[in-house]
Amino acid sequence: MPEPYDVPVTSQPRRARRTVAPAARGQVRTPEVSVLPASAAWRPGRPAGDRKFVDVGTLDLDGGGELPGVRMAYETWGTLNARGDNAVLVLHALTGDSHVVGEAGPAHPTPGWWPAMVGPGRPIDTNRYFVVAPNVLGGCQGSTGPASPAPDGAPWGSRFPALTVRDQVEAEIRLADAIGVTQWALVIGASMGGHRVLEWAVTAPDRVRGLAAIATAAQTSGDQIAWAHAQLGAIRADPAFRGGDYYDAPDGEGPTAGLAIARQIAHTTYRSARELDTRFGRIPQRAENPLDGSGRYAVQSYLDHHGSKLARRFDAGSYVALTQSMITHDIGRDRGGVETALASVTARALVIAVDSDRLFLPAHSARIARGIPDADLHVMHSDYGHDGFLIEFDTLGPIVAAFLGEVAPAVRTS
Ligand SMILES: CC(=O)SCCNC(=O)CCNC(=O)[C@H](O)C(C)(C)COP(=O)(O)OP(=O)(O)OC[C@H]1O[C@@H](n2cnc3c(N)ncnc32)[C@H](O)[C@@H]1OP(=O)(O)O
Ligand SMILES: N[C@@H](CCO)C(=O)O
Repeated sequence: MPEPYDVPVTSQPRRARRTVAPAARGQVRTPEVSVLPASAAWRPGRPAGDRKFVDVGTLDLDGGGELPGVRMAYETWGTLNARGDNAVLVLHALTGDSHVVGEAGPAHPTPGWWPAMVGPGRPIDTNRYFVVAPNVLGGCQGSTGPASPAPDGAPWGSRFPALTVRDQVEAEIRLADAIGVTQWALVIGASMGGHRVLEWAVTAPDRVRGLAAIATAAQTSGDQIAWAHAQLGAIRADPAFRGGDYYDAPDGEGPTAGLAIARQIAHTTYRSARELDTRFGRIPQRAENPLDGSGRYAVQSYLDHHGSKLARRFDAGSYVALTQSMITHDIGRDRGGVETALASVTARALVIAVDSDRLFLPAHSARIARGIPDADLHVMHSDYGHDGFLIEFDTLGPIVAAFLGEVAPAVRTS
């Protein structure tokens, strides 16, 4: 249980806590519509930009059936050395993509999501390491997903098969084969990315020297499935979802309303109750009057903003496919249970929890760390909940850098 705390009646200033700060962070903004016009939604066919692509063939799926013509999009930084022992695999969370660092642009709806973690001189130092970041299978930023063309040339839509984390990792293994990485010095990821980190370490132990599993779990809990269920319901209840077959809708309309609501539900779980209470409290959004029913509180406006922002950049079909893969995640399925599967991991393991995470609980991380032989567990302090892994770079960076120095101490780039 979280510690009890006093709920203030006014909003309080937030402490500065990150090295890369958007200009308007933390400010209460003017009202905006909660749901964007459909035409603003993400559409397939964005320019490729600095992404690379590799075709990995047909996957025999974990849940039955197959997925033909699988394409994986990825980005790389740094150089693979002659010994091939300096490769780091970075695996993104639910709405991330291959764009770990770098500006937004025609090929990238958002700037990099881990800017202070990866780059020259950064904790994952691209002067020393060859960093690879794929877009997850089922995603919407270049890898095969529901918006991709099926063999008949039409979007997969509702025909897109159910994927599991194991399918996603199988596609990533084939990507590694294609680019010549036989063993990763480190496989690192948080949240849904952490699911794949663990799956890599169990499926392909000889290919993972070190792993860092951040704010994640070995199997998805009932509580997590419940939150995900409501998000799936919000998307499916949007008439514009059309059962998943909206890509060629004559009016060009997509389920942006449902996706925005799904994000609002999710985003609430990504932040701590303490933060929402101390940061927003009961403050009305600027010039709005919640009392007469016409206006919102600032926290409502904040959620509206995050909902509409995601609906502008992400595909609802991918959101459904990836959420489904998350709710079936269980590292122990058909392997004798979670503890047996974790005990089979041979990689050096770093497990990091966020103390205020109410979705991926520190107890979930503790279970991973107990199960993997000789794993290190860090419980990172943050006021911001699950999203702490996207914010607390000053804490996270040194932990990851030290661990990387341990598992890959003397890498050379030539
Ligand atoms: C691996 C991956 O997970 S990749 C995916 C990561 N990226 C995302 O999830 C994108 C969504 N963004 C976020 O979740 C967060 O912004 C984070 C985690 C990236 C960073 O968190 P923080 O720095 O604490 O940002 P915060 O949650 O305060 O959001 C700031 C935004 O809310 C807006 N905002 C703040 N208060 C209000 C309000 N009262 N009304 C409307 N908007 C508001 C800010 O203007 C700002 O807008 P902008 O992002 O469009 O510039
Ligand atoms: N903000 C993160 C949280 C999920 O881990 C995302 O959207 O991917």
